[in-house]
Amino acid sequence: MALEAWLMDDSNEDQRLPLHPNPKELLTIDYLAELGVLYWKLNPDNYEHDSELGKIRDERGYDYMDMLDLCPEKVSNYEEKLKNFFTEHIHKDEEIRYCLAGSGYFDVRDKDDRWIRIWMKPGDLIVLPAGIYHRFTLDTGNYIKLMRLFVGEPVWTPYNRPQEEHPVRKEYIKSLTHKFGESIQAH
Ligand SMILES: CSCCC(=O)C(=O)O
Ligand SMILES: [Fe+2]
Repeated sequence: MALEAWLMDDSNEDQRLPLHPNPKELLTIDYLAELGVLYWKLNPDNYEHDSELGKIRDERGYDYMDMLDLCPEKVSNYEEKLKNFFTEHIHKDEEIRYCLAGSGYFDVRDKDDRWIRIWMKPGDLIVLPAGIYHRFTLDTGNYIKLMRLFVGEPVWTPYNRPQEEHPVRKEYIKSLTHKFGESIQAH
């Protein structure tokens, strides 16, 4: 199964629901790539010996790795963390997440500032570019196990919106402008 991603509807319903307009229109990997979001489908059962994962890590310099097993028993300040994950933010670096079990939603803003919901399931590896506004929520399954990758010593600091003057945000907007021309909105 390929990655499922869709434009979200504007309802204020439970964040853990899919929240897609009916009928659901799936977005393509190419559409995500235009926003700078990268995607691979890997075999999650084999992550410890996966040469494909090894190749991605080598090529992109992801020498740091840890696991985030998102359940109340294993994570301190569980509720607070979930709340922070769902607060719209950027980072100075890429956010790289590989789903090994469970599922959840990464929401990213598209070039017109609309929410795109990316449904992460076992085997899905995504890279969010530095400077993209995003957030994360569990889905109704209430559980996800993620591998986190990073180049060098990890820095997970979120910078909550608005960040229009942040150099990394400006750089990201510039990269979009190169792709889409001047039609994109600055927010
Ligand atoms: C659950 S990992 C994704 C949440 C997030 O955006 C972050 O950690 O910065
Ligand atoms: Fe983040």
